[in-house]
Amino acid sequence: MGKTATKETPLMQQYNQIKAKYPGALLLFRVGDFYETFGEDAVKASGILGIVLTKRANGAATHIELAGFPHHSLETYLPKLVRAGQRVAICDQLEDPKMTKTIVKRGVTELVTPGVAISDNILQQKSNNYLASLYFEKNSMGIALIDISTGEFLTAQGNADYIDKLLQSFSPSEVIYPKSCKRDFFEKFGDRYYTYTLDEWPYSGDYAYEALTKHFGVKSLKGFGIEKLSLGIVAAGVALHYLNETEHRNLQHISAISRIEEDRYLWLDRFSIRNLELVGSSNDNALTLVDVLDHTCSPMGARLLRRWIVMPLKELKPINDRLNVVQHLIDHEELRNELQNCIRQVGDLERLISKIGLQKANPREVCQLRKALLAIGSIRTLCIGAGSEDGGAEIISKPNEALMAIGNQLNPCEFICEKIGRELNAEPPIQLVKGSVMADGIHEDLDRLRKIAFGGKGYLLEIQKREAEQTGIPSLKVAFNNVFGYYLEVTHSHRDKVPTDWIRKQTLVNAERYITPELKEYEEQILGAEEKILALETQLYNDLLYSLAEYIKPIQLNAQLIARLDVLLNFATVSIKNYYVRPKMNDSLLIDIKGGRHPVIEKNLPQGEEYITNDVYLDSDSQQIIIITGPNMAGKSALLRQTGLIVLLAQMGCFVPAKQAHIGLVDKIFTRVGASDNLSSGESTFMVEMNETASILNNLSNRSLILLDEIGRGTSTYDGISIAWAISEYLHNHPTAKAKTLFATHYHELNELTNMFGRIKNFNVTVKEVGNQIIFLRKLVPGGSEHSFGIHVAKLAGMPAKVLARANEILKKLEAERTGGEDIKESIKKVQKQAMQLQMFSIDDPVLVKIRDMLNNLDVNTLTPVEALMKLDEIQRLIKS
Ligand SMILES: Nc1ncnc2c1ncn2[C@@H]1O[C@H](COP(=O)(O)OP(=O)(O)OP(=O)(O)O)[C@@H](O)[C@H]1O
Repeated sequence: MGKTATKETPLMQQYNQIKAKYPGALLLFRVGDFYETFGEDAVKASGILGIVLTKRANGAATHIELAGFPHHSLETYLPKLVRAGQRVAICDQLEDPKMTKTIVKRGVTELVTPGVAISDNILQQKSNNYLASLYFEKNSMGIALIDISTGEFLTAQGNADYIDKLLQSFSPSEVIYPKSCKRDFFEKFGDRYYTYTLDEWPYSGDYAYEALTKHFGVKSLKGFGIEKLSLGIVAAGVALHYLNETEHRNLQHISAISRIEEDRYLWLDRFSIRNLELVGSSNDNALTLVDVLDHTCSPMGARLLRRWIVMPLKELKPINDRLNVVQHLIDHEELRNELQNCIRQVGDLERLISKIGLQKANPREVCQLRKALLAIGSIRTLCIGAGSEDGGAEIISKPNEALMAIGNQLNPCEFICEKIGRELNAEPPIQLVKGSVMADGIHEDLDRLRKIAFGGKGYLLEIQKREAEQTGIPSLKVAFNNVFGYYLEVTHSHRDKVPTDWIRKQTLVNAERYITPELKEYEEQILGAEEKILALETQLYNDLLYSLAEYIKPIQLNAQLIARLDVLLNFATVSIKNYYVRPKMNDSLLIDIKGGRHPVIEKNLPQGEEYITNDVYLDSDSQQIIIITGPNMAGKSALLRQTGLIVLLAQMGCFVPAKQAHIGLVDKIFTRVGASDNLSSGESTFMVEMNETASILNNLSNRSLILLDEIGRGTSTYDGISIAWAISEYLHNHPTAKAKTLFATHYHELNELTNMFGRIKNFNVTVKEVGNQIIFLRKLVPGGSEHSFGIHVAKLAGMPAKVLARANEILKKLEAERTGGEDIKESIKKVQKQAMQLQMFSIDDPVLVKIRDMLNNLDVNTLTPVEALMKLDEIQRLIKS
């Protein structure tokens, strides 16, 4: 902001005081019908919103930048500011400017930040909008996740890995943590999140405990099962503190806090969430699992589905419960269709009830609440009916029970349904100020005022008729003018019949005009009626909102049950649509998939191409580790991922893309994809890769599934092979954890492992060589593959023919040398020597000198095949240039 002048205007004084209270926030300052921004805020706002930046005098000698927009455009501009990463403080006029002679009282009514938003324009329908609060102690951390738009409040604690994974699963829109931990935070979680740091003082166990017990109106937190999570409690207390700081005080819809029960869910490390492309991928346009799976009928279902995808279950009973319901819904088409139609009527009940808690629901939304509750009544009947329909049959009695349980817990809240129906007009406007929100017949004064304001004509005719009769003046007329309002007009012929208490106001050529006390009173009433109606409607509407807020808990439970039902129905729909089968779940240690497919790739194949199905069998006795070789593009990664995804889908309670699947429960899925060949930072990428792989090895269990995709490729062939070898050996020889592993690799040297380790088996993804071409057959068959076929793939990728020819030559030489019993290192050296002997560098051409230097500086010992190809390409380009 420009330098403050000595003589600041009172308005700017007020502005500066308020601005100082919200450091770091962009202040929208309400002045009359506009929201204004000043100084730096104005520069930012005009840049982000594309609104005009002006300057105005500020005191005697300085000026200040100014940019503003009409107050009714707030809903349009606010989301843009927040999406641009601004924290926006909305400062409103707290009193009616007409009522005050001095400067209007103003104050911030809401501070909107990316993680604390309730506006539909900012929120995404199908995703939660979490604020994460972190608290650091030496080796552990506490986390709380709160979504003010849905009322969810969760907490957990654990080591940095666990918190990292939770952050990845819940992907919060904002993370808050103590100022002093900036370095820690950055080291552990990088710069992937929008963050805000707070002072230290609220981070105390006592303060947090008190904030939470006070908020929930309880003596202790035992009832929520979080009493022992001391770090989680601090994080949760600070989350509430932050909501308070951002002026969010009506938080009755945040009605409970629960522990994220780590032991209930299959552990998916954050690499798996990313590599398996569950809910988002590095390439924004790529199809992900959720895109294929999501056919939900409500935003609540869509959000819950995202949660279920990243948090599959790992206990048999709840998984089978879900599968039973899905089976039942598949078997009963009519029930499925009816339920889905009803759920569509329910809409986003979860966010709706939050708005009621925040006292921010508009009349149309309250009307929607009634519609939702009516639909819930029908859903209840359908679910309970589903229970009695085939109650006797053994196989399907279970799903009926589960549906019945859902039905029985649904609460159609008839009382409030009836209340809304009675008190609210059937089609109210969105804005309260538009009027006609509350129904007739619920409040006497409202009816009377409405009669006066809107029934004016009839009322005046009544007066006219009555007075005409009483005075005997049949031609008496009531009319209105701007000078003295309502009047009675009497023609001169009847002048003598005018009662004495009428006051004459005007004499015309053939008539006289009178006013009466009754008309005056009526006039005053009419003038004030509209204002009074608005005040009364507002009061009655707020009373209604208050009374609805008492039902937050049962309505939130309804919302959760409907979301659950929606996801189960969705699983049924998707399973039918995509030909999925019911997996047979058990607590054995084997995974046996027949005819498995990749749920996403199969949807994304070029027209006419069919997905080739594959069988995968893994157990802990005979076939614990499978080494999968095959050329690039053969389908190794697809196979690894499809196995992970089938297990995931099964443990979510969904049917799976396969002909048959027996799944022994998996407790953790780890995925590692070797760092892509990174010439400049090969070493460091490689170290990262190794560290990440080490973290798997330290967290294994007998039920873990490990998917390793070309681990070790970020280094030279020899190191790569050695590392891949060592990892396989470690996994095989682990004393307790016989973790099932799929290991895709280019190193056919690893095929030797099977001869030394009983539970390591070789498979390859087949290709057929026809002439100089290869055809991908994509079938997984026992046995290792012999070539890497890398050069063929380079051809597919459009490498220049000369490079390919030379690469083929080198390959042949290498192979010839190797068959002579020599090792690769020696072979490469020999080929290099032969190349040198061509004596192409005898001339002093600078290009050739450069090439010579390049070759001389090459360390063949650490060169990967791809690096070699790229060097060749570089050399060729130099020669051409
Ligand atoms: N079973 C299959 N049926 C049909 N198409 C498939 C199948 N498996 C893979 N594909 C197709 O082949 C492409 C390459 O597969 P994938 O990435 O799994 O190969 P890869 O062997 O891992 O290759 P690289 O070694 O280069 O990573 C996929 O993107 C997919 O389009």
